[in-house]
Amino acid sequence: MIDITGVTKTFRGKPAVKNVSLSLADEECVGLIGPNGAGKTTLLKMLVDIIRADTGTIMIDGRPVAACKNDIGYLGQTPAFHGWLTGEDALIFSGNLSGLAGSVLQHRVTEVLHQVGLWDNRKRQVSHFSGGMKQRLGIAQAILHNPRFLVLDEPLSALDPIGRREVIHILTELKQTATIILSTHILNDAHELCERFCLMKKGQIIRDISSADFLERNGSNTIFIEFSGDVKQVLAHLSQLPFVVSAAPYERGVTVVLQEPLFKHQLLTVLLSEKIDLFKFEVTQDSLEDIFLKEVL
Ligand SMILES: Nc1ncnc2c1ncn2[C@@H]1O[C@H](COP(=O)(O)OP(=O)(O)OP(=O)(O)O)[C@@H](O)[C@H]1O
Repeated sequence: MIDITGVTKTFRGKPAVKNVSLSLADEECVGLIGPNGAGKTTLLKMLVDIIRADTGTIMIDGRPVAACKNDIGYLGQTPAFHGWLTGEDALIFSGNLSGLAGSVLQHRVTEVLHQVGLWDNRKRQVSHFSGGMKQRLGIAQAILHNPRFLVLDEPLSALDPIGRREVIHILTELKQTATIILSTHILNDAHELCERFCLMKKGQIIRDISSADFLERNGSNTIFIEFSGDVKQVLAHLSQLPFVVSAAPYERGVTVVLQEPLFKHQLLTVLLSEKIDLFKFEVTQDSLEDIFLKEVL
């Protein structure tokens, strides 16, 4: 378990991360979401002990993060490789730097090259790799020492749709066995992978919520229903319900505005218990990007 408590970091008098507290349970996959400059990279760098917090603590299973570096794999925002090395040699090089050697290292290199789908390209120079391949090599580097925690800074940015899909596939496999925190400013990316979102704005976490709850609470409170039967009678009934703000005919059905999006469950229960012959129950949902903009602006 990772525990971040009251962490603050200031650069030249300007706070980048302000009193952030956050806990990650084992095998959780958390998306740290926020616009440029929100403090995501700074928080992640403190989490992997590349930079030190001014105040606050970061503990892994009760031990300071500085003492647990072997438990963490990190993919920075712009992973850098020596372009003249082959993919395989780049991994051997970084494995050596992290203390792996000999047959253990060779075995792990073979394993991770297969895991990230670069085995067939292992003898190619990194300078000839595509952006997606480099990102996969970055992930291979991050998981080489078999860490329990993965800290990934914008792992999906700057990838074309194919590269993005490949990386999502790899991360989906990795999250079965590792705890992952990844940053992104693209909510759709986080939505594909993470069960939990932490929204960052101006150095603070302004929302910490499960992805299901986040979508639910930000869902629309307008429902469109179509049914066979007497529209007037149904309208009269709906208007009486305490959680319904309004109900009005619209095209071939009825538009119902609820007090809260969550009341859609009650609405459906009422419609079914009244044996109304429904053939459409449609929630008009904001896009994830709309929700994100509403939250962070
Ligand atoms: N080494 C540094 N020196 C000075 N200021 C810094 C440094 N690193 C980050 N900052 C500042 O801290 C703030 C947070 O930056 P950070 O990179 O953590 O944000 P971010 O959410 O990761 O943004 P992005 O998505 O653009 O990477 C910004 O105002 C940034 O300019």
